[in-house]
Amino acid sequence: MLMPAIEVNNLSKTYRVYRKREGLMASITGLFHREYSEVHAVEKVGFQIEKGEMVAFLGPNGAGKTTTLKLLSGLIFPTSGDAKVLGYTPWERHNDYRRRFSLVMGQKNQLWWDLPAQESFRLHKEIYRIDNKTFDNRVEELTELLEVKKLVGQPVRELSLGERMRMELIAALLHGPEVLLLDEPTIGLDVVSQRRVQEFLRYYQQERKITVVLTSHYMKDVEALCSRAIIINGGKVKHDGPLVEILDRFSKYKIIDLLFAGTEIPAGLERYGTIQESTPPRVKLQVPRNKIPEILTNLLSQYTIEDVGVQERPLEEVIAELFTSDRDSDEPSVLPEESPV
Ligand SMILES: Nc1ncnc2c1ncn2[C@@H]1O[C@H](COP(=O)(O)OP(=O)(O)OP(=O)(O)O)[C@@H](O)[C@H]1O
Repeated sequence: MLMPAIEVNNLSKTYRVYRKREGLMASITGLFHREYSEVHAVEKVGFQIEKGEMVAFLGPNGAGKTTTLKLLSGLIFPTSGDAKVLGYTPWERHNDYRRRFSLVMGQKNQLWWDLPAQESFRLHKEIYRIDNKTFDNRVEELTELLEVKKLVGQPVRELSLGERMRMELIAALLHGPEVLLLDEPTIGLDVVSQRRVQEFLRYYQQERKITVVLTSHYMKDVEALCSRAIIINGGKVKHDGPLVEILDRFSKYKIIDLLFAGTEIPAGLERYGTIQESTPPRVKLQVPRNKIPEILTNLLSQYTIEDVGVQERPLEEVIAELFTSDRDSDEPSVLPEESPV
């Protein structure tokens, strides 16, 4: 039987944080009687990721994404539960495991700031004991694909954020990891660099069939790269499935795109839904998805319509709405408003 690349069962991480009390007396008392509170960063999380899958790990700020990736990298120990990546328990920090995965954190640098990237690459070569030929081939291929060949000799601090991120990716891939954990790899990048990183990741993943877990607040990354998403909120998995299912399950609305005959938009369309965009004679109406047949029948019988289309709302909006939901509730807090038809 095939083993999943990543298998997580009932994984929890609780941080104990010191609660500082207000006022001088309280501070003095606090020196002797420290009060702690617990943060359940990850709570009984479970999922499986097959080899060669590229999965988005989504959630609002503080949901537990980075903590999960740190656990899977063996950087921290869990409070309870179990995880296996390529058959290894990450926090046992097996040397063989270290050579088979990589973690890239968009907010942290691995490269030496004052040295050219190629020096950091050489350091990785030694750490991971990559042979000369493999190393040269990989540097050549990756710098070519990411279009940074001319920049490898320049001190990293002189590079733009986008160039630096591309160098970070190269460093992370030099040892040919089978599992790649990406924490916000496009954070802060301009649109062009974001797209370049996305295109590279898509190409590289398809070529090598590596397993990728990606966290990103940028839905364009997710749509471009992943077909499955695990949504985590308040340390718990709230949804796990195809991206399209998220739209289905969590979006209570769809968009009707209408092109009216003539040059005008008829008055009173608000009674069917919310006008999202109006460029006469075209209008986009956001309507409750369960009322679409009814609304369409009404519109078509009342007006002369040249063209009509029904679209899903942008994933970005649906996820944002979902993230505003209460930490412990299973449903998004935004419920569809009743709109008279
Ligand atoms: N070292 C730590 N000590 C105490 N609490 C922590 C620590 N690391 C994380 N936390 C807390 O655990 C929770 C989950 O944090 P985590 O960084 O995993 O979230 P995240 O989903 O990655 O968020 P973001 O999208 O903002 O990066 C948060 O409430 C955070 O404050």
